[in-house]
Formats: sequence, C-alpha cells, structure tokens
Amino acid sequence: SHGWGYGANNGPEKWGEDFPVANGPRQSPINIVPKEAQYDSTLKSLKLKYDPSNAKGILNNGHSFQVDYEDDANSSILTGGPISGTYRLKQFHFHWGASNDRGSEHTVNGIKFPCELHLVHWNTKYPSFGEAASQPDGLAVVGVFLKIGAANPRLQKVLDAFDSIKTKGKQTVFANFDPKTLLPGSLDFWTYDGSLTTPPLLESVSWIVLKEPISVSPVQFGLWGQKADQSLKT
Ligand SMILES: NS(=O)(=O)c1c(F)cccc1F
Ligand SMILES: [Zn+2]
Repeated sequence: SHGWGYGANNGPEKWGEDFPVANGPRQSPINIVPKEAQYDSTLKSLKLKYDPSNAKGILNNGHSFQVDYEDDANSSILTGGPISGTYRLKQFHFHWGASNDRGSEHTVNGIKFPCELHLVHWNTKYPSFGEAASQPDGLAVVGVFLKIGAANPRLQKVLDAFDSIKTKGKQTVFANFDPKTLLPGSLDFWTYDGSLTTPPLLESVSWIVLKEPISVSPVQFGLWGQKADQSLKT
C-alpha cells in the first residue's frame, strides 16, 4: 500500500484516514508555550541510567534513523520525572526537515527547531514495548531539541553511521554508545500526556521535553541532509 509518509498524498493531514486516533484527545506533537506551563512541585527530577553496551544497531526505517537497544533487562532505564516505576530504553531516533527553518515536531512559542531527538522508553509493568505502546501509561519519550551552532562531537558517531544506511530498510551494527552523552547540561523539562507523533499515533506517551537544546554545527547538519534520503521528511 502507499503507506504513510510526509508527502502531499500521504502526509500528516491524511494520517487520520488510516489512523482515526489522529483525531483523539491527546495527540502529539503540540506547541509548548512556556508562559502557560504550570509548575508542579510533585514532579521528581529525571533519572537516566544507560548501559552503552546495550546499543545494538542503527536502522534507516524510511521515516527516521533509529538506534536500537537491548531491552531484556533493566540496564538502560528512565525513572523519576513525571513517571512512576521503571521504563526501559528501546531506541532513540531523530526528526528533521529539508531546511533549517523546520524539522522538529514539538514547537516552543510556535518556533520549530531544525531537529528533534526522541529517546523512547517503555513501562516495565508491561511485558514488552509492543504491549506497552497500546497502554495510556505505556511509553515515556524524552525529547531534545537540536539547534544549529557549535559542532557537537558526541553526535559525530551517529552521523558517521548514516553513511552506511542511506536507503530505507538498511541497518548496520552500532555498538557501545551512551545516549546520555547527547543530553544537554540541564534536565529541566516540560511534560504532558500525548501520543506517538507518527502512525500508529497511539495515545500512550508521557512526553518529557527538555528545555535546553543541544547543538549541531551547520557542517554536521548539512551532511545529515545529504545522507538521509530526503523523502524521509519534507
Ligand atoms: N516519534 S515518537 O517517539 O512518538 C514514536 C515512537 F517512539 C515509536 C513509534 C512511532 C513514533 F512516532
Ligand atoms: Zn519521534
């Protein structure tokens, strides 16, 4: 079938035809308006503990680049923040656009960043990611904005891997990587209950969007665009 994407005929405006939850009450992404956010003193600080040896591979799934992690033990986990219990890291991936004035999914005061990193975790009260993904408290995704600025050496290993997975469906080994190195200095966050931002758009995500962006240099990000099949994003 034609399958969902980001084109005129299969893009976000059409996703509701195959995925009616697109018209649901807790759809992501949203525009974050910091002045309207309420401070919640009951929220805990975020705790991320990742084991670099859990990194398995990097895949071009036709919509993004995704780095997959071993998730059969509590070795790479997220706790604290708005969630209760323990959520395991499953994968991280990126969203970007064809130009630097767009690309991120969430916006802040209506502003799009050139890229957004998502670290995807699932609630260990469920037996698997697949099971958790259909539960209202099943997933917790940490979102990190990328802005164009200083070169980011910690991203380089990921960017270098793009070379060998230029087409949809390609994957390659990606070992020994701690995604905590990608996070900004501050773990201050906004949080809300939302959904997957692409089909199947399941309303199972506790979103944890970090306030501080990380940087990527124009050269680093330029290569990104060339390496990724531009049909990935408009
Ligand atoms: N982008 S996102 O993080 O909400 C996301 C996932 F984590 C997994 C599947 C689809 C999807 F859209
Ligand atoms: Zn995502």
